[in-house]
Amino acid sequence: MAQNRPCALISEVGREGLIQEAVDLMKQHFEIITHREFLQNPSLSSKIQVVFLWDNKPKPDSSLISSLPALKVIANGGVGIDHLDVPRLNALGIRVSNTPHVVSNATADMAMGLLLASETQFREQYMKRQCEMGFEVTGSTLGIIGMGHIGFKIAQRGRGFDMKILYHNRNKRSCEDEQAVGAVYCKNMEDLLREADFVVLAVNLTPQTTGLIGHKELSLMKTTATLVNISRGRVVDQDALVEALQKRTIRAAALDVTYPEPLPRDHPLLHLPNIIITPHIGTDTLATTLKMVQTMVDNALAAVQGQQIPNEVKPL
Ligand SMILES: O=CC(=O)O
Repeated sequence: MAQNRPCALISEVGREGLIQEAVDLMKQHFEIITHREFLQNPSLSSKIQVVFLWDNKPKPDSSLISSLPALKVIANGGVGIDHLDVPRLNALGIRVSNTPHVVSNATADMAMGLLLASETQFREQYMKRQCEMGFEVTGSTLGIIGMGHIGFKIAQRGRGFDMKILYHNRNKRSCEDEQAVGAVYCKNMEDLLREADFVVLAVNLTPQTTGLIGHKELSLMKTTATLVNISRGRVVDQDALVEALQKRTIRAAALDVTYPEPLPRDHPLLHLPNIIITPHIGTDTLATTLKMVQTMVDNALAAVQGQQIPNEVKPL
């Protein structure tokens, strides 16, 4: 059995890579080769059929891809695939998969955690008489931009806080979905921006959503509103955000994502009192990590067996 297992490349095990439990799951079906082992022994290249991509590592640049002639699939850990050029990979005969749905609960928890933490920060600063009082989350208005699986989970959580829920999305959700969370569709994003106390970004990064929130959008937000981003840093124009936070045209921001990641130490965002930044940890719970890895394994197995991949990413 062992010698028949297909080979898969990972970055590293441990602090800079995958946790051991994740690698153990992979090893049930694949012979695992770390990037370091691969660099030390390039003859392994003809055996590798899968790259398990975690935190965009091992970086699938053209030098890596061209050195893997047997590569069938890049199984990405995570739902966002903005770091991959899917059409180019497909043209080389390499398929791409991701892990949607399994990341949604942890990411939605993170959004609510950031939202609440940003208000906690105000209360703490108020105790030191350094800023105004906290803003009550319960009963406030939550504006969700991007009502996919994660956005919907955020709405469910907002409902638990008796929030009025507005959403903006390419497509209106079904009436049943809207009723389930009491969400109201804003076809026009500007209406949401004007009304929401908390604006949460849950869109994929695409050419259409790059810079979606810039000077104009921030200027439409209430001066008491907070921006929460758990999607991708590039959805927000960071220079515009710095200005809005410095001039207090919005109250605060709470970001799990920035560009670059991490931000350089002297980046102005890191030195503002009205911001919380976490280092892209939305999915970093043990349960979600293991579900993601199992999904990566299922996708990769289907690819090496020439079957339909459960979560194949198709070019837009
Ligand atoms: O960033 C996390 C993901 O893409 O799932």
